[in-house]
Amino acid sequence: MRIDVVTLFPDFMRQCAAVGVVGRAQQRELLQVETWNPRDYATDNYRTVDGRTCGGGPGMVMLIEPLRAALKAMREAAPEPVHVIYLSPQGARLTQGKVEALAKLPRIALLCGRYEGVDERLLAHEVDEELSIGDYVLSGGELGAAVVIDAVGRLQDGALNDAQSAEQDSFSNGLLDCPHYAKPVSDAYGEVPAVLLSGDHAAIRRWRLKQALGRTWLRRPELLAQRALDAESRALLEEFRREHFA
Ligand SMILES: O=C(NCc1ccc(CNCc2ncc[nH]2)cc1)c1csc2nc[nH]c(=O)c12
Repeated sequence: MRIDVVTLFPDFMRQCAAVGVVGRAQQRELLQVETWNPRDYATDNYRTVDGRTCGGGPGMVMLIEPLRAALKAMREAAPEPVHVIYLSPQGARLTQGKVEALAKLPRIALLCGRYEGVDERLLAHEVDEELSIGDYVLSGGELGAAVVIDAVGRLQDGALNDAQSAEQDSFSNGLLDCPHYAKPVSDAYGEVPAVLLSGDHAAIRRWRLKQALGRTWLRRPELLAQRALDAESRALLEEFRREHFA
């Protein structure tokens, strides 16, 4: 998969994509991340990329011309048609379902706004969809783009090893994760739950599922409502609830 990022901060975006699972995916050529800086396409001597907002008011707006030129160069850099996403507070909330859909595409571009945003006419002609990463105020689209690159990059075939894939599956079945422990078995902060040391893998699976169900019920009950529970899960959650109120 190829991801093109249009951003005033290319070094930041390259760094985000260079570490961990996503960095390794790039090394393995499972993923290619390229950056395009609108400032390189500004034609005036001051390399201007922003302009005063029409109608007055605070803040600046990203100009059409440098973005149009950068997007043109981006599109022409590879043959595949590209799905263009504008990261924006006005966008649809990013979900794992959307991530899984994006991860299947051959090529996407991530347009990152700064200042008060981008001239609406550029968006109308160049952007396929707008995405937000949450209802809080950031200083630009780059952190949103980094989130998309990470979530989509790790889903590329071969990016995760088997253990990581299993961990990935835990959330994608719509539950929060269970608690995790490593050595020492006994510590001033407490003990590792005995079941995890028992070698009884059926009991360990049940314990982890019960903990995941219980934590989801306690912390994010709305996630449970979206998910039909099988008989075993209903029983384990009931057990967790009884113990919780005991
Ligand atoms: O570019 C992003 N933010 C920059 C930004 C933030 C605030 C304003 C000011 N808007 C004035 C206003 N809003 C409502 C009423 N009046 C403009 C631009 C961004 C991309 S994805 C994302 N996801 C979550 N949060 C984010 O901020 C982002």
